[in-house]
Amino acid sequence: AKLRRRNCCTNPPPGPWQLPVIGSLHHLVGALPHRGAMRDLSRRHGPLMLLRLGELPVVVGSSPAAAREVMRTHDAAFASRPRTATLRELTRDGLGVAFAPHGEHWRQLRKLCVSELLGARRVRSLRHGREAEAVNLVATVASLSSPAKPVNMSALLARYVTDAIVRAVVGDRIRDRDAFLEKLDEGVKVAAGFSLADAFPSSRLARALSGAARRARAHHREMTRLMDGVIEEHTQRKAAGDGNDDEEDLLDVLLRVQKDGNLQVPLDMGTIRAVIIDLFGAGSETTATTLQWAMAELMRHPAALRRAQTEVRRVLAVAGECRVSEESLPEMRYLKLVLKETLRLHAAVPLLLPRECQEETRGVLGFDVPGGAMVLVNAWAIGRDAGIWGEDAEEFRPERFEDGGGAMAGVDFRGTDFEFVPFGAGRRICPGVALGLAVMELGLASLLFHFDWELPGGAAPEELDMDEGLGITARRKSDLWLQATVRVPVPNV
Ligand code: HEM
Repeated sequence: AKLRRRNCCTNPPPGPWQLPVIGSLHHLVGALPHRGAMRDLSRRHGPLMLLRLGELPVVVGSSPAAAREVMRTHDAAFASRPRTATLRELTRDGLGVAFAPHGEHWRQLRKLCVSELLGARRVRSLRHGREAEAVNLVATVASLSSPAKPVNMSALLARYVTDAIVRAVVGDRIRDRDAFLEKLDEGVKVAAGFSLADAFPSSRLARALSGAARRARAHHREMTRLMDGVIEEHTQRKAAGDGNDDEEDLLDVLLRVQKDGNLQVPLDMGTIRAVIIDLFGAGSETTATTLQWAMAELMRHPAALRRAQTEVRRVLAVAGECRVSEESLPEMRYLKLVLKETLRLHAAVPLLLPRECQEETRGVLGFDVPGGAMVLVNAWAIGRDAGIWGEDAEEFRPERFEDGGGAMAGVDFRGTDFEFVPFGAGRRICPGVALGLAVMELGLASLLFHFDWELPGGAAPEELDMDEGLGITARRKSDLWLQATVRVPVPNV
């Protein structure tokens, strides 16, 4: 592997100049990797470019054609995940699903995710838990709001999403929620921190000096302890007959499959723990980030906010409902477009999860990708490309997806249209799309139904800052504080 990493093929993609030791690291320092550096670099070097982070070749695709090459034409060659030192420590060598190397272990767990854990039928069957969490969210907003007191919607939305996902996975809240949230957050940061040991896999000195790999190891230990507590609580609750037994949660499903023993890879407790951590890790931050951006974009665009709110209130008035139930969501067509437009502008995982080229692959947009290269797709840049989306590409305009809304109206994000890939595509496409959308639609509809919204201190919409922070996900740099006024009474919890 070391040799492969160092070898370069005869016709590599173009890329920026490189220093002998640190490679292209200096091009990325101080910039958001997906935005400042990688998009600008790709404008200069082309839709498929080669960077070097220390010893590690990194190939970045930044156009629909490049995305199609990576995730369809050569999907099998790029279907593995990189096994950098940090990721190996963090994920116990890819024991779960999201960072598992391409192979039988991943194939079996992936099948389980798609058919049993995250499919549309299962997501529907978990709706009561989600609805209860949406009621909790609006009740909390109502209890914290007063005429002159804005609420921190970033924090409340993150908590709502975590509670909804945790409830889907283990059937209830978890006792150590705050410690758990903190650890998840830290995990995202550690995974994003590209360490010396990752950049110089052949250097023992770099490995010894790398704090990131050590932090990843400590994080893994702590996460294991927390997860064992969660599984223990779940077992005790079930033994005591508490909770809603009609709704099989995802941990129930995993334990049932373990007992049946008909999976072709051993589903031991270590693997179950790793899958659960993946579901929490992959599901909460992404969904929360998207929902926070949706709310922020609506605040920046009062006409869109009014239209979405009018629609939600009309649909529920016709149905005679006093709170949002999932049955009414299919009628809320504009709300779905708001989320779609948010996913376009704010791909929550801007470079998707990294893939690894297993062996030298020729003819990728006419170039050779070296074996061992990390392969990234800049979904964020593709979503904002004026050449694809038109002159108003950077504007928030959900109407572009409406019938008659223009050339891109029918473009979808479920992996068939390479102009719009916030969930990736191909074998590794996000299996959690249905759950993520259900949590977001329900949460957003509930907030729009019960409250009117303003920026604190009567600030004008254009004053709301829309800066992104640094990390593996594209979250808001600063928290979103909003003023909520109750318009439709909030149900009792
Ligand atoms: C707005 C919400 C979400 C976004 C934007 C998102 C995005 C992504 C992306 C970009 C990938 C990598 C795809 C690739 O490599 O091509 C991914 C993978 C994954 N996502 Fe999501 N995701 C979301 C919600 C969820 C939810 C709710 C879950 C489950 C609870 C989930 C579970 C996973 C898993 C398990 C993987 C790894 C799949 C594999 O490696 O085979 N995601 N997601």
